[in-house]
Amino acid sequence: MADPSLISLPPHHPQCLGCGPDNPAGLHLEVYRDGDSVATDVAFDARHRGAPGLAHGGAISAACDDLFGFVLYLVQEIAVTRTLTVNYLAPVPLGQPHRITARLQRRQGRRLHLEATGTGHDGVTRFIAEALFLVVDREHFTPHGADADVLAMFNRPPEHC
Ligand SMILES: CC(C)(COP(=O)(O)OP(=O)(O)OC[C@H]1O[C@@H](n2cnc3c(N)ncnc32)[C@H](O)[C@@H]1OP(=O)(O)O)[C@@H](O)C(=O)NCCC(=O)NCCS
Ligand SMILES: CCCCCCCCCC(=O)O
Repeated sequence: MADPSLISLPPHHPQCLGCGPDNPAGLHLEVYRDGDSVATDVAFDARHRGAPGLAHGGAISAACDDLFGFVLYLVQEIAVTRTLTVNYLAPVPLGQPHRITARLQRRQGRRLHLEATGTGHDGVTRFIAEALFLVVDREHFTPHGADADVLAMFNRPPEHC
């Protein structure tokens, strides 16, 4: 994503399946903020194969889910996926870059309604996703090993994300 006006966002943590640079099985998403949205360019590869030549629906779902986790930086809340719905509109060929863009659609108390769109560089929208994230306390994560640095990223001032 070459646009210099976009702001690079930090991965959730180095081993995250979606964005962790140190996860050998990860999608290695690099995510940017663009106003009220976040975006990533992803090209699924042979590790993400479902049908021959095509991306696995679960890999597409994982990419959307993780990207929703970057909207949390903008909302400045820690939240988790309660429901995730993906509409697979067209097959996603391996090796073809797709831009996924996500944003908060609306908030109702603890409920964050999120939406995402995945469009190929050929202009074809091949999937859209909707999710309900629920805001949780830090104690949701701390018994499982999340440290303060990871959790602090969700409460950084807006000028840093
Ligand atoms: C998400 C989670 C924390 C919610 O548990 P909880 O805090 O006990 O939440 P509740 O079931 O009481 O629901 C909280 C609120 O969301 C609402 N809600 C829950 N599921 C909903 C749904 N599918 N649609 C609309 N509203 C929903 C509830 O009605 C409730 O509303 P209220 O606060 O107005 O009463 C818990 O289910 C959980 O830990 N799930 C696992 C999450 C996860 O691992 N995700 C993948 C990794 S991020
Ligand atoms: C404390 C780290 C929280 C990271 C949450 C990022 C969203 C991941 C989505 C998921 O696990 O389904």
